Amino acid sequence: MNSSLNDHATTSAVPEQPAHHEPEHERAAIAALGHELRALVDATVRTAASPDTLHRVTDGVRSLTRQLTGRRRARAEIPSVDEFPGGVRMYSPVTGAGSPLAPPMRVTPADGGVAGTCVLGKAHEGPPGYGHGGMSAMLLDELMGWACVAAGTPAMTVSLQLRYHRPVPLDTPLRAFAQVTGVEDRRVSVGGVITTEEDHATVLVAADGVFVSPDPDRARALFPSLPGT
Ligand SMILES: CCCCCCCC/C=C\CCCCCCCC(=O)SCCNC(=O)CCNC(=O)[C@H](O)C(C)(C)COP(=O)(O)OP(=O)(O)OC[C@H]1O[C@@H](n2cnc3c(N)ncnc32)[C@H](O)[C@@H]1OP(=O)(O)O
Repeated sequence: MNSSLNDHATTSAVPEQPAHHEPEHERAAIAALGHELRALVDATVRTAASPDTLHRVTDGVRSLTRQLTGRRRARAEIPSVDEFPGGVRMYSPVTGAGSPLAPPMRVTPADGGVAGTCVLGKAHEGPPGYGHGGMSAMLLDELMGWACVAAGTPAMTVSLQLRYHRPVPLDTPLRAFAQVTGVEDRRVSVGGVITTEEDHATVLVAADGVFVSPDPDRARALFPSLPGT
């Protein structure tokens, strides 16, 4: 991406086209915007720019936002670029390449479970220099959900217990790991940890969770746009 905020700010609103693009083409565009928005968020929370500069950037951002017009997705609508449950979620606040909030975490199969890698930045800060405890919970909740999917039992969190052993450093490659430890009917027990990439032996945060696969009637009611429900 070589376009700057100012380039965009002077572009007039583009008429909305019906979305009939190839998913990969759409995902690439969504990810490119997500990447730039994350850079904007990071710059915003790190800058020491003057109030004048902040006002000027505010005007530019407002004019950019106005360009994202046209049809808005409804509350429970699943984006056409997503694969739910158990696939890509472009706007997930944890893994979504299109999300300005996501680190984003990259999930891969690993050692009987799933591993997630990411770097938390200033926008995810709790204590100065360290990750917000809620961010750690969010990373683990998501990854433990992926562990359920990987085990063939997509499920929702009904209980999540966290233990914060050490602060999670910002600007440092992190590794999370989650695995299913037991399945009893629709109830799935899952464990998860966060460490740094450098030192897998020192657990920073550990979690135990109970996840439940909704019964088919409940799944239909919760996710009306899910194919097959
Ligand atoms: C087509 C399937 C689709 C599946 C969905 C897949 C999603 C994952 C997709 C993509 C993965 C990507 C990763 C994302 C991960 C993110 C995770 C989250 O953040 S999830 C959001 C936060 N969690 C909620 O909002 C749940 C709120 N809770 C509910 O809506 C209901 O509790 C629900 C639907 C989960 C279950 O409701 P019921 O009516 O189907 O089941 P009941 O009868 O209540 O419970 C079933 C059994 O579980 C036990 N149970 C319930 N809560 C429990 C608890 N806290 N601890 C222990 N057991 C519990 C019950 O006692 C019952 O056991 P007994 O059959 O009686 O033996």
